[in-house]
Amino acid sequence: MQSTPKKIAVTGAAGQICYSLLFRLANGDLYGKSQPIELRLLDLPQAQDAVRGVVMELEDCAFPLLHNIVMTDDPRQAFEGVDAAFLVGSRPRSKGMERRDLLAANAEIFKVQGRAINEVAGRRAKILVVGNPANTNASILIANAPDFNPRQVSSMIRLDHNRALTQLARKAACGVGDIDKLVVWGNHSPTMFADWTYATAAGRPLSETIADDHWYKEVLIPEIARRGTAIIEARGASSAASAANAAIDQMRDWMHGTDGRWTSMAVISQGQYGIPEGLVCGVPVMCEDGDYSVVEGLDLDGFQKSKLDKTIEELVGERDALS
Ligand SMILES: NC(=O)C1=CN([C@@H]2O[C@H](COP(=O)(O)OP(=O)(O)OC[C@H]3O[C@@H](n4cnc5c(N)ncnc54)[C@H](O)[C@@H]3O)[C@@H](O)[C@H]2O)C=CC1
Ligand SMILES: O=C([O-])CC(=O)C(=O)O
Repeated sequence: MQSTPKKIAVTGAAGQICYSLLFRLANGDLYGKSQPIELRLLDLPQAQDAVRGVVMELEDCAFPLLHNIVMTDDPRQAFEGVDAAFLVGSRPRSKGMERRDLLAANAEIFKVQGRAINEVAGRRAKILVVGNPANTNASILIANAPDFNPRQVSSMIRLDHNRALTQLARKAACGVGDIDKLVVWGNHSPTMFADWTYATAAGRPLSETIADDHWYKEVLIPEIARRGTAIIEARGASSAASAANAAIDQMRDWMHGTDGRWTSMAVISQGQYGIPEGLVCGVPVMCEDGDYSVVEGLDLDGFQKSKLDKTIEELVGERDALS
């Protein structure tokens, strides 16, 4: 007998990330090949025709695990009793819009969705915020969901982590799967800090294998920070398939564990590493039994501290711009 379908809400369902994400979810890439799912697709009223087209394509794939699809423009209907939610939909920056206006427009979306999650989502649901500015959107959501465990909310920093893994593996001529203990700290923005200090490949420190501090500081760190912009310039549109892939990677590791390995997640701070409480910030974590634990007690040198301070300062600025 098949188990009860897992209910997965996805917002921004008519958008380009979801055009990859939904098909991966329906294929069993999150819960595995024997777990049926129900998709709850949330988008704006004016996007419902486009969502209907995506639903027709999902149907035409005849995914055996996809038991039901719900289309809605009502967050409460989308989040009712869900097991997991990918919050992808957010407002892009339009002509003449300042960053502050963008923050405010998106804050409103995540306030409404936070309240709905607070009221109707399953108490053990995992909520992953992808829509930018992802970290601050997640903080807003948490602030508006006082009865929902803030540890059940994270924002996506995994795309940056995956981007850094590939560049490091290329430079060290090893497999991406050989690398452990890479950290991406901070905000999902150009201030993020891809940190190789603790990273190893097959047990050996990557900084020794690569032995090129100039490449690390002047090439790797800025390239990872600017990768999103480079993709927009090359493709004429922002990362979509790689963002969907990272969203599944982050959620899957959070649910199913990392087998003692580190990954990076943006989670609510409890003051570790001097990150102010309440900010949602990229940190090293390990996941086990459906929960994450922040890797604590790492010694940070002056360079690491200055990079971390800069990205924290930006997160504080985003928070203050909204208050
Ligand atoms: N955290 C990360 O690493 C990454 C984040 N992103 C961000 O993900 C977001 C989505 O990207 P795309 O799919 O390319 O954008 P898109 O513009 O193609 O799609 C966004 C969708 O969200 C919908 N939407 C807007 N407001 C909504 C609301 N209140 N409720 C439900 N749906 C709503 C729109 O109607 C649209 O269908 C953007 O903010 C983008 O910057 C993109 C790549 C990586
Ligand atoms: O830069 C953007 O707008 C899209 C994004 O977040 C990324 O690709 O990392």
